[in-house]
Order: sequence, then C-alpha cells, then structure tokens
Amino acid sequence: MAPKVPANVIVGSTTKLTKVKNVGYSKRAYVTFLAGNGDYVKGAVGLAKGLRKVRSAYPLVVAMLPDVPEEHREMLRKQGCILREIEPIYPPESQIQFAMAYYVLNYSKLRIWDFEEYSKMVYLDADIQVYENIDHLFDAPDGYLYAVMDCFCEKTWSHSPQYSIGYCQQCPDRAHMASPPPLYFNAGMFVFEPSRLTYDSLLHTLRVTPPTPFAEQDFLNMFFEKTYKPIPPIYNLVLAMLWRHPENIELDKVKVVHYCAAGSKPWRYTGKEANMDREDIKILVSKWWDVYNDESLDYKPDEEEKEEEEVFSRPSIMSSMPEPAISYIPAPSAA
Ligand SMILES: O=c1ccn([C@@H]2O[C@H](COP(=O)(O)OP(=O)(O)O)[C@@H](O)[C@H]2O)c(=O)[nH]1
Ligand SMILES: OC[C@H]1O[C@H](O[C@@H]2[C@@H](O)[C@H](O)[C@@H](O)[C@H](O)[C@@H]2O)[C@H](O)[C@@H](O)[C@H]1O
Ligand SMILES: [Mn+2]
Repeated sequence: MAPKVPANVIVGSTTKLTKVKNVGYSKRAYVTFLAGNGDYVKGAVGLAKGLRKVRSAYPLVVAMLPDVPEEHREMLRKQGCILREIEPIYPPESQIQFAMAYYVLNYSKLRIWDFEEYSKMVYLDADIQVYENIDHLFDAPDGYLYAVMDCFCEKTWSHSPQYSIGYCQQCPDRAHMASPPPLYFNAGMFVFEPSRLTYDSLLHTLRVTPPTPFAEQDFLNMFFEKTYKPIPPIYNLVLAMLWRHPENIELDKVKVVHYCAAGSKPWRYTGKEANMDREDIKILVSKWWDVYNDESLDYKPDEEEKEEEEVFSRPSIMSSMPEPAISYIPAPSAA
C-alpha cells in the first residue's frame, strides 16, 4: 500500500496568541548548520531574513563548527541568530567516495540532536529559503521525523542500484524494482525532537556504520527508517524535481526552496551548469537575492522586543496524522 502523507489541515479560524519567548519545555527553534569560512554564511543570513519575512514565531539557531570565523559569527548575531558552536563529527575511516567530497563535513549535523533545551526543531540547510510561514510544522505529533522525499534521478545517484535501472520513488511505476528501497528523505530539511538518548544512539550507531556516498543523509535515512514520515514537497523543493518530476510539483504552492542542484547556490549562481538557464531557476535565484538584499528584513532588536508584547494572530493550524485527507504518493503497482 502506498505510504500516505499526512495532510496539513489549515483551519481557517485565527487564534489570538500572545507571542511568548520560547519558555521551558515548549521551546521551539529553526536550526541550520554552518561550516568553514566560505560563502555558505550568505545562505544562513538569507535564511534568517527569510524566516523574519514570513514572520516566523521561532528563532534561528546556527550550529557552527569551530572554523566559522568571528566576522561571520558577528554577521549572524546581527541577524538575531542564536549561535551554538559544535565539535565536528567524523564517520569511521573508509575509502568511500562521497557523492561530493565535502559531504564528510555534514556528519557534524548530528550534533543538533543534543540541543535538548529545545523540545522541537526544524532543521534547514543554509542553502534553503523559506518563502511562506511553516511554523505549523512544529505542531506535528512527536515521535516521528518529518521530511520530504528525495529524487534518485540526478547523476549524483549514479552509484546506486535504483539509478542503474531508472527507478525513482517519485514515480515508482516507471521502472520495476523487486524490492524498492525504503522511502528516502532529503536531509536538507526535517522536523525532529532533540533528545540526548537519540543523540547517544546516533553517535554509537555511526561508529559501526560504514560511510556511504550521501554521508549523513544516508545514515539518517537508515537510522530513522521506521519513524520517518514523508511530508509534501512544498516543504523542501529539491530543485531537480522541476525537470525530473514536474508532474509532482506545483511551483506556486511551494513554501520552501532547496538550492541543492549543481550550480543553483544563489550566491555562486552563474547560470552555466545544466538546467541553470531555466526560467523557473532564474526566478527562484532572483527571489533568493530579493530577500538577501532587503535591508528592511535586517534584525532590529528594539523592534523585535516591542513586538514581544504585541498580540499577534496567525491561523491556527493543525496537522492531522496519520489518516491523511489525500493519498499523497501515487500508489505503486500491486506487483
Ligand atoms: O562548506 C560548507 C558546506 C556545507 N555547509 C552546510 O552543510 C549543508 C549541506 O551542504 P549542501 O547544502 O551544499 O548539500 P546539498 O544539499 O547541496 O547536497 C549546507 O546547506 C550548509 O548548511 C556549510 O556550512 N559549509
Ligand atoms: O551530505 C549529503 C547531502 O545530501 C543531500 O543533498 C543531495 C541529495 O538531496 C541528492 O538526492 C541530490 O541529488 C543532490 O542534488 C543533493 O545535493 C542534502 O540536501 C544535504 O543536506 C546533505 O545531506
Ligand atoms: Mn543543501
């Protein structure tokens, strides 16, 4: 039976809420990961401004490796980010060829499970931008990891058995696979609960798990196989979906864009790589720059403080799990 994706039921009524600082057990936050002294800091700054533009009620935590320079840290503080320095995590020694050499860095992402001062977090890669409020994702029931299904059609997957026969979970009927892999999520965005128990188990398991081409993304998919719940691609548009599975995407409904396709990082965009001259890509890159360059979105501490006292309303949103209103994923053939 095709796995069903919980549908978010948007309740039309609004609820008067007093915006409270994250307090005690109910602390919630977005979190991103930053490594090195390169240009990903622009992604993190853009993300902080984008979350502010959609009036998110929760702060952005930046889990950063020690090699992030003070100048970048100051840029992030100035954008109201909460900085948390983390120690790197390396996978066991191996000769593995990661799909991208720098993916070895991404195992350090696992440190966010140790941020127990937060009850629920939404992880977002620094090459992601949020164009519509997704705070309702924090209301999803505990006990699961929510994320968007990835696509196996890009060359980066050429090492995999599914790529060799043209199987992709986004269109399971296209090629027959006797035993398709379990549903697999893109680890650029996920909803999770920090927990020391889970964190310790992740690190212990990592020590005995041989690394694989998609590094921590493969590892997280293996670790959370039984508790992973797919959510619609509007919450993490993996750009390759635009040319690999356009039938699964309604661009005007997309809330979150993940600039992960080769050549699509807005701050390095040249338009020269495959598919980068597409009109939709040009529009999405331009949208990213509109937010990044918008000085009205810069953090203004006093304004934020004043707003703390204000009552603000936002649609009361409920997620209904697990019986979905729609069967989101086309049911694979019975065979
Ligand atoms: O030099 C780097 C490479 C990666 N990252 C972080 O690691 C995430 C995952 O890398 P990337 O997004 O490039 O992977 P992709 O989603 O493109 O496969 C990035 O979004 C950043 O948050 C970083 O901070 N510095
Ligand atoms: O370290 C592994 C990375 O793997 C993922 O990126 C990939 C993956 O999605 C492939 O399926 C796509 O083909 C590719 O373009 C994309 O870059 C995550 O976005 C990133 O956060 C990180 O986990
Ligand atoms: Mn990414």
